[in-house]
Amino acid sequence: MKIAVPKEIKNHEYRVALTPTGARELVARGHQVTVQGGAGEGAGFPDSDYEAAGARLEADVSAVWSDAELILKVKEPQAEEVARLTAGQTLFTYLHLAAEETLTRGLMASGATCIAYETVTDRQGGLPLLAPMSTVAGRMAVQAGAHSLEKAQGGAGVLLPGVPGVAPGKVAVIGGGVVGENAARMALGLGAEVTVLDKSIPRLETLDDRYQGRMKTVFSTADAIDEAVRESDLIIGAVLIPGAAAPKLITRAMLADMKPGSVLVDVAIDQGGCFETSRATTHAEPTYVVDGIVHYCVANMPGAVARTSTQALTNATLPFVMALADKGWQQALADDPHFAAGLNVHDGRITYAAVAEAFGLESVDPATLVK
Ligand SMILES: NC(=O)C1=CN([C@@H]2O[C@H](COP(=O)(O)OP(=O)(O)OC[C@H]3O[C@@H](n4cnc5c(N)ncnc54)[C@H](O)[C@@H]3O)[C@@H](O)[C@H]2O)C=CC1
Ligand SMILES: CC(=O)C(=O)O
Ligand SMILES: [Mg+2]
Repeated sequence: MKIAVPKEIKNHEYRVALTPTGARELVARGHQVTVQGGAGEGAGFPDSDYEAAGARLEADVSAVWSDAELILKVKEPQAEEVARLTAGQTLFTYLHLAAEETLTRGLMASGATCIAYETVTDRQGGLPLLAPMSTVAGRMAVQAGAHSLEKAQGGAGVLLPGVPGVAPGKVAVIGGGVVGENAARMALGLGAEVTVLDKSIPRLETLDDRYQGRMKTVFSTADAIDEAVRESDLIIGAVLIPGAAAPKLITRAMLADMKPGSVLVDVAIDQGGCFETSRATTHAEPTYVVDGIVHYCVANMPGAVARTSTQALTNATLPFVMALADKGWQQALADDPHFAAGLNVHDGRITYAAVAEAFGLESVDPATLVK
């Protein structure tokens, strides 16, 4: 199969969808791998490493896209990339469609087959291609929040660990999944006072058991969120309803109840954000202030630690990439219903119910397409 790896073009996105190690595996199985020149540089993988792995280097971005059967990316396609996508091609990447109607309609119009990393499932009920980046983003969320609490960033001037004689800062994490657990774990490590809110009792039980009471676990209700809003120095938004737009859990009116200079880090921004006042920002300008509250809403947080993130992401995606390359999308998805859950758009139709619901469109059951 002809596989292409374009250079990512989202603001400050330095990850790449395939490492030289992955290229070598695919070439050994008889596939043709074309990598756009410089695609791996930001993650520390020079062109020469891809060449040594047997990949072809291509400087011309149009040629990279036009000749491919399977396109591997990291971030959702940007407008100029959507314009390059054609019917018959398969795109495998993060999509986060429920947050972006223009992108959804663009992918439908392309006629291509679009498989999203973030909705592929596993036997344990997890999201194996989202989890590695959620681990990274959860850990980064506390670094970003701690920095944003500094006065020069518009924050209240609170040091999360406190110092002897001064109490630590309070961190609330809404959503105790992969992002939430990793954020809570980092905040605990810094010495902050940590509360995790989740709607899933089994998840709260797991956290309680793992951390032996060192973090508070609270069932997520409107009252519990009100309390977190009043008490916290830093709130991290980490909820997810897979494939769907994030619920708005903190409204603009509620910001008035927060301490001035408190910080909201909305990791769920890639699914539209879980705070009413969130809007996607970039690593170039990651924060803004609304009603005295600092907001950090970067939609590609792991892009900033591209070396670690690329290795973690591609470790998880490579087996799926090999299945797509060896069998074609239809057989690969037919053989694995968890992989089929990744199909979001095919031949002009939406194949993921939560995405269709977000825009009042019809969806098609992927099972009817892959048999
Ligand atoms: N901004 C970025 O760069 C990145 C963003 N993300 C995003 O972070 C979000 C979280 O991802 P994961 O932790 O992997 O998901 P997950 O599925 O592991 O965890 C989500 C948790 O939210 C809980 N939840 C759902 N509704 C809730 C509510 N109303 N109140 C409290 N908890 C609620 C669920 O029970 C679940 O435990 C996703 O939107 C994901 O796409 C992930 C990686 C990078
Ligand atoms: C999951 C996601 O949005 C990211 O890794 O950028
Ligand atoms: Mg996005």
